[in-house]
Amino acid sequence: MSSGSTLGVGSALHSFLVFQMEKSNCSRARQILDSLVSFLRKFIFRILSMGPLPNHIAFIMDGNRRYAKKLNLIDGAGHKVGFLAVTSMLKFCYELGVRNVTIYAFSIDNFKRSPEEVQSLMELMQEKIEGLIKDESIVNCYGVRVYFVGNLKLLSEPVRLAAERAMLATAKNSKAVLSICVAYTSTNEIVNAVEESVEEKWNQITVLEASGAGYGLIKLGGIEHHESEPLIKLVDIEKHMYMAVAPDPDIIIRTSGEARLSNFLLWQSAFCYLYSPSVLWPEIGLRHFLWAILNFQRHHSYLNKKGEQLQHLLQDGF
Ligand SMILES: CC(C)=CCC/C(C)=C/CC/C(C)=C/COP(=O)(O)OP(=O)(O)O
Repeated sequence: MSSGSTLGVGSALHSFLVFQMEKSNCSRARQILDSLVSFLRKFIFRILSMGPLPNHIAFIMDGNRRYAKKLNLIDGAGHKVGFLAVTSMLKFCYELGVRNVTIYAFSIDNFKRSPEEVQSLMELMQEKIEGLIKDESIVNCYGVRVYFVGNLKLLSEPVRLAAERAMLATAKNSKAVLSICVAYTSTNEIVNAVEESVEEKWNQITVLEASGAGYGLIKLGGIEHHESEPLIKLVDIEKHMYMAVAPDPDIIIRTSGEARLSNFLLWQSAFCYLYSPSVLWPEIGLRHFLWAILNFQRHHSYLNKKGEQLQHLLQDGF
């Protein structure tokens, strides 16, 4: 049976059962519907896993406020529904076997929004982060280690402390990794990594022979080093990236039809497949997720070849 006809049979059964549920308000029908949907999803994932699977998917959750406006909801409601979409996407990723997921939850630029909106987003963030620590949370169910990624000093103390508690509480989970980018922009990440790399090198330097213009001959970590050799290599900067906790993403999904990265994972996305469905973030569903995976599989050999070329450059010491 093709996955198209599976979906067709699935949606007919879905409509039938929803009709039955509305008629008899029967919770048994809901249970059957949920099990059926879950069975079909797992069946489709089985088929997909015969092809190459992404190791890392990143999400830009665009369109939460527009969703609230579209449905005449109160301010902030779009972000709350948006969190439900986060949970579904995480579930799909982990069921399919994607080991790394990253979400862009709050950029440094988002601090420029009205104080009321920033406050309400921070409260939502704190509530959801505290939820992650609970035993029955999605991250504990799937054995996911959580990292908060970004300039965490910019967060209010209660949110920062909640983030630190969640990182500690999930530190022993080892099946997958969830990176939550907060107070994050790529440019800030790169500047910070360069600064830390320079500081690290600086602390290891002993000058042996000063030359007129440059630094001449130095000892770096006990090894002689001449100024003609680069002092800071790509690998040094990579080591200090906030996102060093995960491999580079294979797919970035940005909702609301925008095909821009908006200062998200710029360093890490050189050979990444970008998928931008036109739906708003709270509307994202299984079909968009499946389409992203299928397109990734279609482009896989080209992206893989390019990624391998970059790895060779890194190994050659650039
Ligand atoms: C702990 C955790 C993972 C929490 C996540 C909560 C969540 C859904 C945050 C979304 C934040 C955000 C600024 C989304 C962009 O939509 P937008 O507000 O820019 O909407 P617009 O594009 O319609 O203006």
